[in-house]
This record gives sequence, structure tokens and C-alpha cells, in this order.
Amino acid sequence: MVSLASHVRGSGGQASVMGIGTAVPTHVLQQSSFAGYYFEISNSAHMVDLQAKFEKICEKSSIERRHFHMSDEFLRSNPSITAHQSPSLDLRQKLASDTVPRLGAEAAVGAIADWGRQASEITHLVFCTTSSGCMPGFDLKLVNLLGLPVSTKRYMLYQTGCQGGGASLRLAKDLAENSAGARVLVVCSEVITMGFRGPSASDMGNLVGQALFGEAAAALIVGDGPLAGVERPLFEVVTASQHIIPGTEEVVVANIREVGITYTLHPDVPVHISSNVEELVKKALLDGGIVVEEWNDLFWLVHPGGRAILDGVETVLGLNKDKLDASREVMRQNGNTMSSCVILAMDEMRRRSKERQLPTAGEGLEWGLLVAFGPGLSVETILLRAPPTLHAA
Ligand SMILES: CCCCCCCCCCCCCCCCCC(=O)SCCNC(=O)CCNC(=O)[C@H](O)C(C)(C)COP(=O)(O)OP(=O)(O)OC[C@H]1O[C@@H](n2cnc3c(N)ncnc32)[C@H](O)[C@@H]1OP(=O)(O)O
Repeated sequence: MVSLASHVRGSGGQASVMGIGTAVPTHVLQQSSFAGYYFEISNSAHMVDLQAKFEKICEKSSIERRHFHMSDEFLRSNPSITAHQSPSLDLRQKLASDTVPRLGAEAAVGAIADWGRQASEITHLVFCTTSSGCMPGFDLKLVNLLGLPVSTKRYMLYQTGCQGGGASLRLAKDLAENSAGARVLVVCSEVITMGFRGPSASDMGNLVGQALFGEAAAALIVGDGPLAGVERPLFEVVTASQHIIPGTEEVVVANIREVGITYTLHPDVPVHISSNVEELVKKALLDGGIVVEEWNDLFWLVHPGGRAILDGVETVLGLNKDKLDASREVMRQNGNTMSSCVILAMDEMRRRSKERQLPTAGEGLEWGLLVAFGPGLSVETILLRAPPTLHAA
């Protein structure tokens, strides 16, 4: 059972998600054959033992397919991208500058259509990516691609990693609730061009990343006070908080180097997350004035950082096997797409709830939590309320 403390507003008067859009590149790679493909395209087929180990990691990932921009032809003709460490930043940056805003624009068009109003009515833009670091930023490119007003108030979030979806929603909530009539477009767009590289036996973190990361963009429209008959709140954003897990600064580290983005993923990442998640979600509920008897009374949108992370969260919270279905399905179909991943999960949950004619976009439940994490380790915890949906009436 879920109950409310007396100070909780419950519905209305706070930012809500009013539209969601997603986009993936057309080039699809199946995880079952990815190990062979990856070692062959990086001229590493002679590393037989390492390939066998990579095959095992791919198998254990629970990923079925991932989407990529870079074609076989491109990779074969650009050995600086497929080498383990070769100066290649210019080329990687050029690719990202083209693909990140275009993919983001595709997702944004979907979110605007889902919202049902005009692009010209957007007042604020939050653009989030870990896949670049240019000026002017992709926020400006997106304004041009979508024909948004030149007065759009823009915010660029670079290098937030996988918690970026949560961080963007937190910022959008603040903007929407503190600027009358604001309609905030959030775009999280990620490609792997900065981090794709060949294998090395001395860099297992890289190998794990090559098995997990994928490309996708996701977009949201966030606003306060939905226009009756025009806008539908899918998820109200009740509270949004960020925390650092002490002592974990070194476990996920990514740096922009001449060879692109290099990164370290410590094997203990899943343990750090599962041993801290309960305390963090308890705090989020306390802040929101929500009292929950059972974690299964909530809907859950957990960043699909890796299978072991989802398993750990599920176990420590005692969640039923179907509770993380939306996150697991997104991971199966896309891998870990960094900042966009948890928004893909939100869209997947909404899609499933609609298909099953459930009374809310949150699997028929009213209250839920979005949890996203990334370097820091930083954890974004967002309390959501899913109001009754029209199709259920
Ligand atoms: C085409 C692709 C291109 C990709 C390009 C990517 C570009 C990205 C560029 C930007 C990067 C920015 C990064 C920032 C992102 C931060 C946010 C995140 O979500 S951060 C991401 C958060 N996600 C995570 O941190 C991943 C969480 N981990 C998992 O989900 C699972 O561990 C698993 C699926 C990877 C393997 O399943 P599991 O059941 O554990 O399987 P087993 O127990 O059987 O182990 C198999 C073997 O793997 C070993 N090994 C495992 N992990 C590591 C490691 N980290 N280290 C070293 N080794 C590791 C293990 O020791 C064993 O070896 P051995 O004993 O045989 O010798």
C-alpha cells in the first residue's frame, strides 16, 4: 500500500512529462554474433582467448541487439577507430557532431508529435550528451534543425554519463516549475563513436563497455499546468534528487583523450549500486512524503546500466521478477545507451501499459521511482506519479 503524508500535493501544480519520443540508428548488430564481428573488424581475430572471454561477456549481458551509425565499410576504412589506442579524436568528434544532433532531432520530433502542440511553443531546451564537447553546442544545432524559436532558453549538459536522463529531467522540472507557462524540450542523444575501439587484454573495462554500450536518442516534453483537452500528463515529476555514493569516485571514469573517450568500469559497480540503492530510494520517498509498505507497490524505471546492475537492484529490494521488465526490454533491444536509456525505459513502460489498457502509464500503478546512475558514482532518484490515462476511462 502507498499512502501520502499531509503536505503532499498529489496531483497538479508540478512538472509533468507530456510527450515522449525515441530514435535509433538503422544499422543493427545482433549480440549473438557481435564477438566475431568485433574481433574481425578490429583485425584482432588472432586474440582467440580474449575473443572467447568477450563472447562470454556478450552472452551474459542479456542484450539481443544494438544500433549503430558506423557502417562496416566505414570501420574497415578507418583503422584509427578500430585500433585499441590510435590518435583519432578529430575524426570521432566530426562523426559525433553530425550524428548526435540529427538523432536527437528525430527523437524530439517524435516527442513533439506525442505532446500534440507546435515546436514554436517550446520555451526551453535541455540537451544532454556524453558523446561530444563542442561549441556552439548541439543545443544550438537542434534549434536550427527543428526550427525552434531563436529565443529558446538553452541548457547543454555534457559528460553526465548514464545518469544524464535523470539529471535532465531534474533540471527540466526546476525550469518548468519556476517559469510560468514553460514547455521544456529535453533531448538525450548518445552515439558510441567516441568510445568504440578494438580489444586489449590489459583493458577489460573497455571490453565490457564494447559489449554493453549502444546508440539511441530520447526526448521529453516537460511542463507545469497541462492545458485541458490539449496536453496529457503521463508522469508527474514529484521530487528529484541527486546523491554521490561516497568512496566510489574511481569506479566509473571516462576521459576525452587523443584516442577518443577512454573509460574504466570497475567490476564492483553493480555491488556499489545495490548496496546503496535502498537508502537512496527511502530518502526520495521521505522527501516526497510517500509511505510505502512494499517496494512492489511502486513502478520502477531503473537505468539499464548492465544485467548485473538490474539483478542487484531487483534482489536487494525484493522486487518481483516483472518489476524491471521495461528496463530489461530496453537493454535487450538497445544495450546501455547512456543518458537516453532510462527515458527509453519510460517510453517502453508507457507503451506496455497502453497495450494492456492499464489505468496509468506506470503499469497501472500511481506511484513509482526513476533511478539513474553514472560516474561519481552519482545517483538520480526521481519520484513519479502516474495520473489516470484517458484510454482507461
Ligand atoms: C560496439 C560497442 C561500442 C561501445 C563503445 C562505448 C562507448 C562509450 C563511450 C563513453 C563511455 C562513458 C562511460 C560512462 C557511462 C557511465 C554510466 C554507466 O552506466 S556505467 C556502466 C555500468 N555498467 C557496468 O558497470 C556493467 C555491470 N556489469 C554487468 O552487467 C555484468 O558484469 C556483465 C553483463 C558485464 C557480465 O555478466 P556477469 O554475470 O558479471 O558475467 P561473469 O561473472 O561470467 O563475468 C564475465 C567476465 O567478465 C569480467 N568482468 C565483468 N565486469 C568487469 C569489469 N567491469 N571489468 C573487468 N572485467 C569484468 C569477469 O571478471 C569475468 O571474467 P573471468 O572471470 O571470466 O576472467
